[in-house]
Amino acid sequence: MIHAADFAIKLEKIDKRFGSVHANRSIDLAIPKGTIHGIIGENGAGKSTLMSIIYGFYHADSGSMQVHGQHYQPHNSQEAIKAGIGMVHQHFMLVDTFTVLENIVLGAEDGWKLEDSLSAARKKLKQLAKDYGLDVPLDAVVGELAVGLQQRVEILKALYRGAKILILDEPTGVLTPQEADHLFTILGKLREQGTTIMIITHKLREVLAITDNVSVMRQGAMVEHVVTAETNQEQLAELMVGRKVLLQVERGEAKPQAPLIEVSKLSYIDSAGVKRVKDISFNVRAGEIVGIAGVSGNGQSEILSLLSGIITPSSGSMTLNGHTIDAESHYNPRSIRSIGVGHIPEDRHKQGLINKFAAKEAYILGYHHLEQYNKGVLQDKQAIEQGCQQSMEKWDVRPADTSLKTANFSGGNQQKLVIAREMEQDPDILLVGQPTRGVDIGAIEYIHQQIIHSRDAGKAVLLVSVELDEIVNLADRIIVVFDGAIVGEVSAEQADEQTLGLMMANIVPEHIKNNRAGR
Ligand SMILES: Nc1ncnc2c1ncn2[C@@H]1O[C@H](COP(=O)(O)OP(=O)(O)OP(=O)(O)O)[C@@H](O)[C@H]1O
Repeated sequence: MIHAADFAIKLEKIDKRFGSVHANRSIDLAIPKGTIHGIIGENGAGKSTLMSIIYGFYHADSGSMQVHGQHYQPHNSQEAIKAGIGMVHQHFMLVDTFTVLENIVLGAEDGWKLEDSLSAARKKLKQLAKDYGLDVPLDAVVGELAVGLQQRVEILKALYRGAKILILDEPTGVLTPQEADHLFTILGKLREQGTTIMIITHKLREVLAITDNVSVMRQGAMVEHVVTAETNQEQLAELMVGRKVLLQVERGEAKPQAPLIEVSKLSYIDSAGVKRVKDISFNVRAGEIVGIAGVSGNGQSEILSLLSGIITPSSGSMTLNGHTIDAESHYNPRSIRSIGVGHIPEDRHKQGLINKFAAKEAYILGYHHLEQYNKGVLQDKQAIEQGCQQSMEKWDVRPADTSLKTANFSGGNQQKLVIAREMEQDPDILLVGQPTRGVDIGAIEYIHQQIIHSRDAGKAVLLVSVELDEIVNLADRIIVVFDGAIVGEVSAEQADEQTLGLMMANIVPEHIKNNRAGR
């Protein structure tokens, strides 16, 4: 029998409601010390709520918790930290303008002797970095670090404060495959040394690769605990969604027609004078999906921002739906939308939504001026309400409550709201950035089907994703970018992860060299 103290965390009958939403229903969970435990479940299943209760952000309405065999009832996250619990959130809690060292010591310093504590901290952090392979330049300014490194800072910060239990919320959502591998190595080392790790993720492959046990949540309840070695992707998907899920979208052959996007020698120099996009030319025809693959930060985000009107090209031109735009043109996201371009932005928080808006306000963001939402000089509240309600139901945004603040939807449901808004306008061109980031497997299936339907309905779709699987699954042609330039292009048939991986490192295999982007 396992002794109570051998469990890092033990929850009994944890229950939590937010108004009419029953977010956690009598949850039991026991996590053995020194293991990696996956928590999976659909969007809105209640995973983040449960972790927030453990981390002292929320109080459970009822139920009890133990940490390492001791009764545990945190009133805030400081008490959770004192009990040895650390949390790395989906959206990092770092101060961009501070250095790594300052960020880590911030709030954790003892007394007033900051100088002393900085040098002591530096020593301790060097040791932690060595023990766990968590190399981070301590004097670098956080805002200048790649996302993967910022995440390491968060982990270091938790360990520095003595975390023995680490909660990671969607840790690979923003990482490249290489960064994710590095993270898993770090997690493996932490486990070896007795740290217990809880990881919330939608990526079943990762769950199978790194966890010891998995708990599955559905609609607020814990539906199953399984030993990772005894399960597989299909079983986990079915447990989560409550039905069989197609893990690979079915698609027929593309029937491309005339180009709707034509990009010619487009360049972009940012405000610091760095050339982020270098003389790129390509096209996307009606009825096809073109994917842009590349390691994050190689210009793909800027390409989407150029095409959607968020930034202006330094030189070159682009023709969208018959309208030519160059460095001299005056345009903005609204005018781009008005010529039949929909944009699902990569970062729903920075570009897609406004947290304090209700769902129905977020639903018309960027489209509020359209006739369908206005009656004379006033907004047509009824039309907005109805449109939003129908879309929420169609896109299975949960809860389908048009008055709920955007911030109070789970991450995946926020994403579904943005996609619903853009797709419902039926644009001829769809610019799609990271469409399934933080989205559960049932919703991924639906979103992928909708992207294919858009293609089959004659739309031109440009897709940017860090998920190579997603690009390979959906795109008819794939353009690979490196350092702001196009390295080459592969057809869907030629696209395997190895070829793409090489091209993403700027190595073009012989059999690809004759391809040319834009044909
Ligand atoms: N502060 C809040 N006020 C009202 N409702 C909330 C609040 N926080 C969460 N909810 C609701 O509780 C439910 C559970 O949300 P939670 O964020 O825990 O889900 P999740 O499983 O983490 O989802 P995701 O995978 O999409 O992040 C959802 O219906 C959500 O809308």
